[in-house]
Amino acid sequence: MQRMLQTLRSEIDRIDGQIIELLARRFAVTRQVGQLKAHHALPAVDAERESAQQLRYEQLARANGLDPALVTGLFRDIIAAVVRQHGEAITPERPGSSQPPRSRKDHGNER
Ligand SMILES: C=C(O[C@@H]1C=C(C(=O)O)C=C[C@H]1O)C(=O)O
Repeated sequence: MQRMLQTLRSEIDRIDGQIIELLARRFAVTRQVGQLKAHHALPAVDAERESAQQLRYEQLARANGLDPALVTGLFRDIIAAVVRQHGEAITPERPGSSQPPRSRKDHGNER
């Protein structure tokens, strides 16, 4: 039983690694969208696009036997982080500060 558990957990770790790699790839692409939007003075949020994505996530969740609420909740958090990053790209300097905004990486180091 211990061996089986170890095998299954190794598989979980491998899948988690893939999910994180894919997430990093998604953020790399959305960063480019953010730069494009900043360059053309477009708003960070596109509510119409997000509504279409929401429907797609629900359909894909059902097609894959997953709870649509779980999947849409995960993407809500991811998209909220993207939009925050876009906001930072559009407003590169914090008011009253000569320092550039800290990257999200720095925030992660706080305790
Ligand atoms: C990436 C974009 O910007 C925002 C982030 C989105 C996302 O992470 O999928 C979707 C819509 C926008 O609110 C975009 O407009 O495509």
